[in-house]
Amino acid sequence: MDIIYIRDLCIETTIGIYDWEREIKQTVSLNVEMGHDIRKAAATDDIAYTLNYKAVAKRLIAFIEASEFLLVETMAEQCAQIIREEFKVPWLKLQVSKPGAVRGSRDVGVIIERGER
Ligand SMILES: Nc1nc2c(c(=O)[nH]1)N=C([C@H](O)[C@@H](O)CO)CN2
Repeated sequence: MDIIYIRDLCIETTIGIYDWEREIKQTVSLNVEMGHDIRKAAATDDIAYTLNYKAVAKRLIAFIEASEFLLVETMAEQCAQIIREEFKVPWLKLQVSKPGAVRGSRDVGVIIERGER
């Protein structure tokens, strides 16, 4: 299985379990790897035969900007569901990070893998 990826997609949103976090916007960063056979697109040089990473990124930006999740877990699960169902992705690995959320660490978050590789 080939992989099409998006790295460090930074999006401003409301997220977090604490009262102060409900009052502000924070940045989340997404890394996503999506399984796709790229051979037909490569042979034809035609975007119609591949997974358009810009379309995926635009959908995730719109969804996350409008969301107000408490947990990164919920955000990750719902983003994975959107990618799998709307873009027919059979397998994905998704990381959702909150940079600077924990003092002393660069970022914290979750990594999930869904579907069959
Ligand atoms: N497993 C998780 N742990 C924590 C989360 C989370 O979403 N998943 N969130 C927080 C707070 O919102 C934190 O990011 C604020 O600094 C704490 N732990």
